[in-house]
Amino acid sequence: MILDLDIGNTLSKWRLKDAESSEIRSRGAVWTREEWRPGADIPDLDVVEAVRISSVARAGVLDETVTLLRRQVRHVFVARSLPEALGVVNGYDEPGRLGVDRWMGALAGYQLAGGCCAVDCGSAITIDFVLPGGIHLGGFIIPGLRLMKESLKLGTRNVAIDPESEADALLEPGRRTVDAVNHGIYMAAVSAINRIYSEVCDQQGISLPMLLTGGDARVVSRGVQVPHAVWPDMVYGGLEACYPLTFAERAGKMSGAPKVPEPVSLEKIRAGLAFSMLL
Ligand SMILES: Nc1ncnc2c1ncn2[C@@H]1O[C@H](COP(=O)(O)OP(=O)(O)O)[C@@H](O)[C@H]1O
Ligand SMILES: CC(C)(COP(=O)(O)O)[C@@H](O)C(=O)NCCC(=O)O
Ligand SMILES: [K+]
Repeated sequence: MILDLDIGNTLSKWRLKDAESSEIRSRGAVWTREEWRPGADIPDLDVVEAVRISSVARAGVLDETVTLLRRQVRHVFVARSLPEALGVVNGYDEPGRLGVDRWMGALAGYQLAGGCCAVDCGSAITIDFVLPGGIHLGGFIIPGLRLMKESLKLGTRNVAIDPESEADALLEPGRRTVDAVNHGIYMAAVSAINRIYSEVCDQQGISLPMLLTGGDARVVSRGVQVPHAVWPDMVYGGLEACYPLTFAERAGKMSGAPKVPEPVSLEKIRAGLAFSMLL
């Protein structure tokens, strides 16, 4: 079995994958913490022959986890943000400082779609751009939905936005604190994503397919006007592309990869921008 770990600042997600069939056997999430209890927090390592890790947690947390894993697992692969990989050139001045989850998302997005806009809605919402030809431009970081809520200290931190709520309901003025907060932060997130995407596509003269991942992707997806596809396992896709272990992965197949969305025309994006400038 292969154990894939996506350690974020809020949640540490894990996934157990059959090394022969490439089938996902089980998955889970624990609050990112200092130490892991195999068998409790993550599956028993006895069945695991390889671990692949994407981590943005503090180096200390990562080192502890790796040390623990190396004792019990034959192959441990730790993803790092590199100057270049799989045809993608890292756009950061200091490539190693790009969040590993962002780098994994950029690599997975490029492998699937070529040039793309990769959006990860987690503790932070990150928006990265990769041009056809593999040039990563860098990106944008804004607070995630939960962080925006917490920063308001209005006691609404645990009241999640219902992913099933209709997008237009979220456009209405809130008549209670929790709605005023939820509608506000939802609009802040989706407006930023829509506008950032349009501005960068306008600058670069190209319309890019958008791929959306992260714990809040389903909520945010409702308000993103740009044609996009939600890919919950996109960060894992970067691990599969960097460290292909199964037959399917060696053939370039990434688990759960969606159909690449058809972007709207550049003219339409520019018209939308021009219109928003009028307001
Ligand atoms: N099971 C869950 N428990 C808590 N939050 C969840 C859960 N599923 C989705 N979420 C939402 O996803 C967010 C975390 O998304 P994630 O992408 O895992 O963040 P990160 O990678 O930064 O740790 C939370 O802030 C919350 O809004
Ligand atoms: C921006 C992030 C905190 C987002 O992480 P997440 O929301 O997945 O916890 C992470 O990508 C990170 O720590 N980045 C390093 C700084 C940078 O990417 O510029
Ligand atoms: K994330």
